[in-house]
Amino acid sequence: MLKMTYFSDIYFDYLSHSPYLSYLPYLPYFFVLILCIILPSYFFFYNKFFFAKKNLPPSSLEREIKEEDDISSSGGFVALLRKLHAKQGPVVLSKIPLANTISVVDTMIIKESLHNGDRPKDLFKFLEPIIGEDNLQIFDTERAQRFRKLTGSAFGNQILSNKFEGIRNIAIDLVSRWEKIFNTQENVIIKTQQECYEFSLRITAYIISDVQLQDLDFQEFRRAYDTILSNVYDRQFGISSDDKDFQNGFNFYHSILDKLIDTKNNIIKNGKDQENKDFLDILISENNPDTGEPFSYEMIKSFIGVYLTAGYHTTGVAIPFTLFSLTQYPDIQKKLHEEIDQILEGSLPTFEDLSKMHYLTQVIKESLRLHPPASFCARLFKSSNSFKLSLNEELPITPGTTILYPIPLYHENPEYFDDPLTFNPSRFSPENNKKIKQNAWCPFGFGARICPGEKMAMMDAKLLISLILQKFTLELAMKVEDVITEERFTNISKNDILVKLIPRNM
Ligand code: HEM
Repeated sequence: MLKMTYFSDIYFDYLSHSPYLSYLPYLPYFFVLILCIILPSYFFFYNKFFFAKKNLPPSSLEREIKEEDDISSSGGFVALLRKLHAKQGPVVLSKIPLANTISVVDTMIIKESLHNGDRPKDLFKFLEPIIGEDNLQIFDTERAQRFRKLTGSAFGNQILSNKFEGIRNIAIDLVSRWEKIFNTQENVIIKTQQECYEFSLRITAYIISDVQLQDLDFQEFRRAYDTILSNVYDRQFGISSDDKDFQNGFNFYHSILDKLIDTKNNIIKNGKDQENKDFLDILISENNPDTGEPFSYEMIKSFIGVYLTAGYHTTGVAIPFTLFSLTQYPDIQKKLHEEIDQILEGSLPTFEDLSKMHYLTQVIKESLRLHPPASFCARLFKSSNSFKLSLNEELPITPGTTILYPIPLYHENPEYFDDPLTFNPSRFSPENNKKIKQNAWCPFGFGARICPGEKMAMMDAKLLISLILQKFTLELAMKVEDVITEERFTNISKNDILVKLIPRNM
């Protein structure tokens, strides 16, 4: 006690002479500050960073695509990501194409994202001149689901088989045009990409609307559409091309959409059978599930634009790249000839015939693996999250993070596909297919936003390829090193894909 008194005497004596005495009344506030703010914040941040460090490969939080990592010098954004993933592993932080972006190559992240996340609006802003400001691509996932539920039947087996004859006529038209060239030329070399673009545009417009615009020149429509797609794509990177061409293409494109809708309106007014409604039937005759009111004219036009744009170049490049692969592997082409001949026995393919062509399905799937038309899927996460990665790692997500899923890098990953750069359709045979990791093959995306046109695209590709192979053997008519993939709206072949047709009955 004596000792205590002694110390406190000294202490108070010291304070009474100390210049710091005036701070004394604030001492309790200081303790409150430490207890209530500084300590909890410390534990929060400690856990956050400790958690991140523990679960991610070291230094991954500092990884960023640097300014000097020039996309074009790498050969495109996916090529740059390929380089960075090779150096840094499955997780790469990036500021492009959007701030706060993480590119991830891990099937676990796809599993985690199946029903999570929205499309990042800014990624599709460049398409606004074609599909409007409020379009399906950028609907949040809940709204997109409502719309897709309403229109899903328009791309199902029932409609596809009902319309099959019309679809097949478009394919026959194309192949007959090629056959006719033999009347005047011995060597027939086809620019397959250009031709398949037109095929895809015609088929997509037909399936969506069932309207045949008699006076429509599809070559002109394709040229106008390509001009505006190319123009809006380039504008994102500050490259501007001829405004007059753009304006003309733009006016032409919109005039075609107007004609499709007007013609369909008249068909409906004249009492068309409404049993198997196609996409445009549904848009015109059903109510918008968001409002309970009919869709506005602008909204109808926007939906048509989204489906046409999403279906056009994608199917349009998938077919020529498959033909290219067949020219490189004559034994696979021979096996496919055998399957097609055996199923068709010289007749035209029916809808049912196509579903029996299992080897053709494997060939197309393998070509989509090595040459996926779309570069990546993307999801925006609005709230904090933590996603499981492989090897018990965790990926912490802050609000506003965009995750990119670079499709080609999934398809080239040796953990998912043995000898990944070899074209080997039998990896999709029924017995091998089971061994492929779920979501590793993802050319059509995944989950709630998976491509609604997958069935249709596979049918289009099978139909046209079976008709071509029934008649011709294919050879590449350009140097293989000139087949260069270029990232545009889709991954196109920069110099087209020139294929020599050799009639099989010669
Ligand atoms: C080989 C052909 C095709 C490929 C490779 C392809 C690929 C894709 C991919 C990767 C996505 C994004 C999926 C995601 O974010 O998870 C997508 C979305 C979409 N595709 Fe396709 N597609 C093809 C053909 C078609 C066709 C023929 C149509 C329609 C006629 C179509 C309509 C759409 C639409 C409307 C979306 C957006 C769906 C939504 O936002 O919910 N696609 N496609």
